[in-house]
Amino acid sequence: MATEAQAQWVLTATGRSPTNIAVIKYWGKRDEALILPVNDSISVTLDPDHLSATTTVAASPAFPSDRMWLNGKEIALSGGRFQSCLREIRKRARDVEDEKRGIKIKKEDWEKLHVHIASYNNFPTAAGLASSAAGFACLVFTLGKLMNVNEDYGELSSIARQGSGSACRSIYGGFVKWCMGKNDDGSDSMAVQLVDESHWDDLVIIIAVVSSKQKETSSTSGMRDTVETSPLLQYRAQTVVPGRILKMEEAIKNRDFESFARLTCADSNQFHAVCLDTSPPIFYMNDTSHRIISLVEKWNHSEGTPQVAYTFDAGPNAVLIARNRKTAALLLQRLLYCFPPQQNNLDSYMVGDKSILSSAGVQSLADIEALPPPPEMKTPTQKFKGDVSYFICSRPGAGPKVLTEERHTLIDSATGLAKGV
Ligand SMILES: Nc1ncnc2c1ncn2[C@@H]1O[C@H](COP(=O)(O)OP(=O)(O)OP(=O)(O)O)[C@@H](O)[C@H]1O
Ligand SMILES: C[C@@](O)(CCOP(=O)(O)OP(=O)(O)O)CC(=O)O
Repeated sequence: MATEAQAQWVLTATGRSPTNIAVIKYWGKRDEALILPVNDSISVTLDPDHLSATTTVAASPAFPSDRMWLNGKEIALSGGRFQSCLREIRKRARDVEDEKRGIKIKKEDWEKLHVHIASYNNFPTAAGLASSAAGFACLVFTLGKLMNVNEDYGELSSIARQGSGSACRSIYGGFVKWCMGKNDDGSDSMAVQLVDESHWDDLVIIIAVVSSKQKETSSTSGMRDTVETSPLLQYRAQTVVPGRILKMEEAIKNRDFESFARLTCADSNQFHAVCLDTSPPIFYMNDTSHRIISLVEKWNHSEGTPQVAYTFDAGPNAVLIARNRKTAALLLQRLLYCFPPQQNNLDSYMVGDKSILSSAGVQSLADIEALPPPPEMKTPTQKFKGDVSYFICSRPGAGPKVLTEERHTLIDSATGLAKGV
């Protein structure tokens, strides 16, 4: 442990973790406390440049308690999920030595050292864009680095799972499967990487942010109600999902977009069907979500083979996966035709990979006005100005990584407090 002379040191680590979007959904727990699911799920990790959490964790003998700041505001760490992650990571902490600064922390010291945590999401929090997935994966990954925990990613994913189920999949890049496991203690419920982000890198992901307000029913309480009341969930978990998981793994391995898209859309629709089968029913999608489904379905049908897959989590935002950039550009033309921006600023209407706009031949608001109606839409197509808040263009991305540059550090190493608060 630190000597008197060293008592004021603050040791920090900073990491960045991506979010992920499920193509075979997790919905329903068989154990609420350990966060054990009723079925396997599969997701694609999104490029962290566009959607990620950045977290700095700090330890110091000068800290009297554990504290956390999220997006600049202090939040309570007393919740069971944060406590589970902290407890499980501390159990696995090992000796740490920083010779230059004369810091020596023994394995057993970690139980007594308090931590400060500061995290920032580069996208809206609690808006159905899986901030909890990026956030808990980042917390566990970064604490693991600070405390020199063995780099067993399976084990890290099973700790992140105890923060938020979907977080276990954000420990890896590319396509990831969360194996539900069988053990009552959850020891075999963890994520595995199916393929890394380079395996299928021509996919382009466009997210239509339909509403960035906080949603009415959280995933946690929504899925609890579904487990208690939906007869359809049993059928989904036991009969439908196991077959879909095998087919989805095959589709991903073979980069078979047609199967991938059919499975992705069907599974999103079934997830929303079990929400509707819940008592009282849960509605996550809204009219705009339904219009986007219809736009994609019509286009896919007219092409004879799927060009785009859609999937919706516990909110109205559409996640659209296009088979390649050319298809993504054609998709964007359709989306911009139907959902022109309310604001006079094209730049803020497309975030992430903005270059998709020029691929779609759109440089200005006048270009959006001039877009022809999609040919597959036979009846005069209505426009829904302002129904989409903005779009994010992304792609499959890499897993968590350590950030070493000082500018990324969110905790002031002199005060031990979150910067800028
Ligand atoms: N960067 C972060 N670090 C740690 N925890 C976070 C972070 N971001 C979000 N969280 C936790 O996740 C909670 C939000 O999760 P919630 O499930 O409500 O929304 P979401 O994950 O954005 O949406 P969804 O899971 O439906 O896609 C926050 O209240 C906070 O507890
Ligand atoms: C619809 C989903 O996004 C549900 C995610 O649920 P959470 O992981 O947010 O729920 P908790 O485990 O209770 O924290 C589907 C998915 O990501 O697989």
